[in-house]
Amino acid sequence: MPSPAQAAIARLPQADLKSIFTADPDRLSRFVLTQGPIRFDWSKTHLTDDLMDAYLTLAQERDFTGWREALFAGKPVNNSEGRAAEHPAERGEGNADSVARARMFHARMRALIDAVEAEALGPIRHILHIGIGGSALGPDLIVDALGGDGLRYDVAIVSNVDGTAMEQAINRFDPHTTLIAIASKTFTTTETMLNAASAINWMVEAGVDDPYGRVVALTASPDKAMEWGVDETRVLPFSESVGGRYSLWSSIGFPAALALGWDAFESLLEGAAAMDRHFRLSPPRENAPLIAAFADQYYTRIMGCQTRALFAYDERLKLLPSYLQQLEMESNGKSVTRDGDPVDGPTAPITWGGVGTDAQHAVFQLLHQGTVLAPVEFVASIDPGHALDPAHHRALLVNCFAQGAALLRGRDNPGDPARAYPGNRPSTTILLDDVTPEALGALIAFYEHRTFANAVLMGINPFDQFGVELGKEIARFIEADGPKGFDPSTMALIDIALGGG
Ligand SMILES: O=P(O)(O)OC[C@H]1O[C@H](O)[C@H](O)[C@@H](O)[C@@H]1O
Repeated sequence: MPSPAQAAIARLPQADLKSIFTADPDRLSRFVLTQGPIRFDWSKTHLTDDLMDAYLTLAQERDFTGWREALFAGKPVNNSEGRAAEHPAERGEGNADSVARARMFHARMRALIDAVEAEALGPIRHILHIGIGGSALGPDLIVDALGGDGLRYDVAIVSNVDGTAMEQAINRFDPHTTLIAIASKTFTTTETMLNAASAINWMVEAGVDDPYGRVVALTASPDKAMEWGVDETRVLPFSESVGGRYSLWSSIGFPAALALGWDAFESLLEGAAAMDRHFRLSPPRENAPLIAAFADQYYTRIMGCQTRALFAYDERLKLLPSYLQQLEMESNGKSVTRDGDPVDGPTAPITWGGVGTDAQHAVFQLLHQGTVLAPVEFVASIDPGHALDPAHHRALLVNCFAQGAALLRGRDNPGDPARAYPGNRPSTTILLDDVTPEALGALIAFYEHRTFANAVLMGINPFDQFGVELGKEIARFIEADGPKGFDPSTMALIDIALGGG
């Protein structure tokens, strides 16, 4: 049974974007919001005042403000695992005890960074960061987006268990000047432990004295890291209540803090904290993550969109789509509510995307003329971040804005349907002043809170991820006991490629 607000949303007429603008020429005043260094423009979506009112009622029905307060208060919002979700505390926002604890861990991290800079671990030029999922995607995004050519250390982030990934990294590093950072919340992840062992072997084979003396552990399981052989002084803990895909703010961000410098890392945290305060304190009608979630809900649940596309019109943000894939799909790709009941509609769409303008020449055909509707999100920066001819940046931004206009406007072409564009295709534009640590911190925190707001509106828990367990369990079973009792296809694959076991 749809709730009263859900029924009201479903009943509202679906207007065409062009007529929405005609009926409401002043929509920019209500559907554009500037928060610090970021301007969010939802005016080219189908959100109207009526829809906003209905979604605001839905937010009330779902106790959005109660859940939001529970998140910041450090209540166990991750009910299936009985845990809080305290990534805001890493930025200094939320429960006072958790904030104090995060500060203490950050102080420890900073002291180790000072020691590395002072060459207390010997000369270090390269950082080999080993981790996967949330222990890799965040650091990778930050280092790549903010590093430019000014990185103080050469960083490689190795995640895949495929030995080629590790080989490519170590082939360009000198084992005598490399620091290994093992990033794993649990310190049990198969890929990470195997890669870590291979990295140590690489050092041993190169005759490095005391390879373990060059290892740093970034983890919420310090005991396991010590058992593995990392000295306590080089274990950088973080709190169990920080989820893997929300952990870049914790010691998992170590390679970024080391390579970019502590000031930049702190600015990243400050940018995120400003977004935390915006999310926590702004009324729902002016709340950027919540408004974004309204549009997400509308496209997924009312218009039936199964995907959402994100294009970074900025080379510095090229890893943003893969980062968001984990954040959004691992958080909200669920089929049951937080009470274990079947959900009352579709949950997270598939997040996909790429970089503009490249993507225009590859996938935009489908966005303009295909039979599936995918809401598009453009992320761009006013400042170019490079010193080349300004014509480059101008062309980049002109293309970005032209695509949004074309998706909205479309073009009739009577008598030549192949050259007609239906239009009425929605887009959101997120415009940063520049890709600075503050702006990136705010942007990522915006996406975290938007993901949370979506979960609240759907009544699901965004902080667990049991869906990833079954495949891992089967892999462990095959490794331990050999292939037994699987379907014929799986048995044949194992037989052909692995010689039966
Ligand atoms: O940090 P770790 O404990 O090694 O976990 C790494 C990753 O693996 C898991 O499979 C989860 O799906 C991710 O959310 C997590 O970030």
